[in-house]
Amino acid sequence: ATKIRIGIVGYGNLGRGVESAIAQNADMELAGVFTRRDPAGVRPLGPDVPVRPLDAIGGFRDDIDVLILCGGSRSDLPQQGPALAAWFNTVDSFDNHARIPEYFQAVDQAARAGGNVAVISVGWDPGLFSLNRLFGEAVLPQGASYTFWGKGLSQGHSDAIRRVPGVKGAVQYTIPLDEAVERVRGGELPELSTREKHRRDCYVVLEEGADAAAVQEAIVTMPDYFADYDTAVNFIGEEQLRRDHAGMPHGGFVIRSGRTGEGAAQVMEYSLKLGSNPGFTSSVLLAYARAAFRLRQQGSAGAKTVFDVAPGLLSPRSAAALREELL
Ligand SMILES: NC(=O)C1=CN([C@@H]2O[C@H](COP(=O)(O)OP(=O)(O)OC[C@H]3O[C@@H](n4cnc5c(N)ncnc54)[C@H](OP(=O)(O)O)[C@@H]3O)[C@@H](O)[C@H]2O)C=CC1
Ligand SMILES: N[C@@H](C[C@H]1CC(C(=O)O)=NO1)C(=O)O
Repeated sequence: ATKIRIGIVGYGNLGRGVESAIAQNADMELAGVFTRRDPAGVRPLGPDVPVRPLDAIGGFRDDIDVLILCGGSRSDLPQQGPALAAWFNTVDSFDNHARIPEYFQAVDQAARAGGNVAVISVGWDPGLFSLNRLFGEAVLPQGASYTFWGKGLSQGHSDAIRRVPGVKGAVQYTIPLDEAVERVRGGELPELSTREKHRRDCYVVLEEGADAAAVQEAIVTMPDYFADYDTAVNFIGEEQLRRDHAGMPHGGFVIRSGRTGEGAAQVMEYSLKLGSNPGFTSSVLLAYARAAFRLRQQGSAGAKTVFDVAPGLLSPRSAAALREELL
């Protein structure tokens, strides 16, 4: 059987993760990497991986079955998502939750016009955690749902800080607040504000001559990302960032606590413990690339979210094999 030909757009943490993840999927192959930087300066992990300018991607429409968009959600995907869905089947990890409805509309319009499938907001949150929030409220209509992340490195928040003028490098750790977790685990079903569930710790390397106070203010007031949280900004050196903050572990859990009709207390929980946030997210992206390819083969078009994709399409097994081997 011919393999699904994958293109990577944007070669950062996710881009590298997708390249590594392809080797774990026998039904896929890497067609190439596309970057806005000078291709000569971008070094893929494997040998003989073509790296090309993103501007040239229009010439590769017959060579790629699904593009994985690995750009940042804060300022890359809002432009790249619709532009590329017009030409290719795409999968992305767009995670600015407040902006998902408008992003869906923009990508859907482009994908329909191009006759492509574009699965947006794939990963773990949004993504697998979204699915588990849905299962929770569908199965336990009387109850409450909670999502906790970390302690770990949020790639979306780290990317958002790196886009602030004057920032040379940055990472952001998300820390769940113990009291909130204890109250939820204790079955109290508390009403918790955003600020009562997590706090955020940022480690920032400034460009030469940048104004630290202005950078700090731009971070802590940033809508959608930091404005609703207690956020600490720590300025450090480039060497310290490289030495102490290279790992990208993360994780968290979704919990639904409620009562079924006869009154019994029920708790559903889904948790992740991730040694590498990008490594895991990339694997989710590839499973949805398999589904996007199959949806296109079935004649589907337009934008989808994880709520629209039948789980069986994610598996390398056939539908019959799933019934015989996994159900
Ligand atoms: N839904 C989910 O669960 C998750 C979503 N995400 C999303 O993934 C997005 C991407 O994360 P991540 O891969 O960590 O972001 P990076 O900052 O590593 O990369 C973002 C883009 O920046 C460019 N870039 C990468 N390295 C460099 C460099 N050294 N110098 C200049 N430009 C560079 C690349 O584009 P180019 O090659 O064109 O220059 C790349 O696509 C996040 O913004 C987040 O929104 C992440 C994790 C989970
Ligand atoms: N999208 C997140 C994945 C999870 C992590 C997270 C957070 O720490 O705020 N929110 O969602 C990421 O970019 O890592």
